[in-house]
Amino acid sequence: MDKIFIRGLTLEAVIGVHAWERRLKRPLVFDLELGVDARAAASSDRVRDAVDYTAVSAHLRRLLDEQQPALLETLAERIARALFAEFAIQTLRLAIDKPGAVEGAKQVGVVIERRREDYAACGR
Ligand SMILES: Nc1nc2c(c(=O)[nH]1)N=C([C@H](O)[C@@H](O)CO)CN2
Repeated sequence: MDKIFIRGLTLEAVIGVHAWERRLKRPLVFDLELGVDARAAASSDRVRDAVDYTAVSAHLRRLLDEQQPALLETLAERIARALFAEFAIQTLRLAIDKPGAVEGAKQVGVVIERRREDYAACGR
């Protein structure tokens, strides 16, 4: 499967299980790997035939403005559902890193992997 990737995308979000965390935005770092069929875009050389990584990034930014979940797992699942509904992707691997969440840890976060079949009602 062909892949489109976005790595190290840092976006601000309100997230966390504690009240003090929810008083301000903090950075989250996103890595995405999107399974696509890149042949139509390769053949036409038009971005409208591609899964546009600029559009995916903008979609993610908008979602974060609308969502304020407690858990990274909740955020990851909502992002997955939104991306399958909006873009012609077949698979998704999404990692969200929450810098500074655990003292002494280099990185902490979640990774989810989904296939389109997991969301049968999403179409496309
Ligand atoms: N599996 C998870 N564990 C924890 C999360 C989370 O989102 N998923 N969040 C927190 C707190 O918000 C933490 O980041 C700050 O205390 C703790 N554990």
